[in-house]
Amino acid sequence: MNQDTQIARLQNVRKRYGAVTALDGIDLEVHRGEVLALLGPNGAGKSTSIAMLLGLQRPDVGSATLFDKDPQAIEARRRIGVMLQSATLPATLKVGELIRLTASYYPQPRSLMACAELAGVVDLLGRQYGGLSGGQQRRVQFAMAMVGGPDILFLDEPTVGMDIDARQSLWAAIRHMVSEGCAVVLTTHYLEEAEALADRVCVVAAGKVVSQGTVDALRAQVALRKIRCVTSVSETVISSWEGVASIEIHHGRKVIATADAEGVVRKLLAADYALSELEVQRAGLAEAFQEITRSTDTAKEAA
Ligand SMILES: Nc1ncnc2c1ncn2[C@@H]1O[C@H](COP(=O)(O)OP(=O)(O)OP(=O)(O)O)[C@@H](O)[C@H]1O
Repeated sequence: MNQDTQIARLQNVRKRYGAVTALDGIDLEVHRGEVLALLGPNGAGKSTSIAMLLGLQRPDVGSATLFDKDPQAIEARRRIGVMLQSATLPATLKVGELIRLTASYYPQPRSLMACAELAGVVDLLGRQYGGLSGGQQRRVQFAMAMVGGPDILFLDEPTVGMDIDARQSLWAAIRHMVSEGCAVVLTTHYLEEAEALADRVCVVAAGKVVSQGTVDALRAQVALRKIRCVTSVSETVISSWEGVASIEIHHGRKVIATADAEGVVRKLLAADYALSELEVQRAGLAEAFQEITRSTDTAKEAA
């Protein structure tokens, strides 16, 4: 990726709130048309990073730019769409009114119907915002985020409170925006959301980016693989084998995490001729993420 495609950037940003260091020299870049997922534990600094890129907070040190401008510049603000974790919207306004009002701030907004269809809120247009369920309100907030036809969408935990169907349709709407060239910065605690959507993942911990890359590259950083099988070999025996990181039982199957899948499979087959339902998988993003933040914690404790 080169500088020409870069549309948002944090450079060595530090931010303290009293005694709390929220951002500790964070560097982040967002490129045109990409989906960047920010992952990290509670309090890692994901929302503060987004607030910096939006100009809602100012860095103590370092710089934040949006389309090469100050994030508060009106030219930059007209090109963004935002869905933050907490949105306080007037409860008595109807959904259609809210979307129309938001559209009026943008020079070339989408039509109300196109936007409502994409966000799945057509049947809610005449309803008062305050009477909607949490998941419905999130869909309306998404409609408001994209009605301006933004070049970049900031979505802070967009699918919290949504059921599986609503989540899937929001993912489809996000993919649609991306297919039109819109970049997306997404924070999420749902790893499957990052796996489903993100071109690139940044793992943030203690106000810094501790790892970044494609979902596959991040997974590859973790050598662990998971072996699942039905076997009579006991947990005690398996956990005594070299290279076995953990063993659990799920629905009658043993699930073994190991960096030496071949070696462990050989031992299993030698010990249990009747072993069945054998599967070997690479670690998912969840395991990779845990492993990366755990090794960061260990490094911090050692320092
Ligand atoms: N306005 C504020 N005043 C005081 N402390 C703040 C403020 N905003 C953020 N913080 C602190 O800064 C740190 C980073 O917070 P931030 O909300 O960015 O984390 P996050 O990664 O988004 O967490 P979560 O996953 O829980 O949303 C936390 O310790 C938080 O308590």
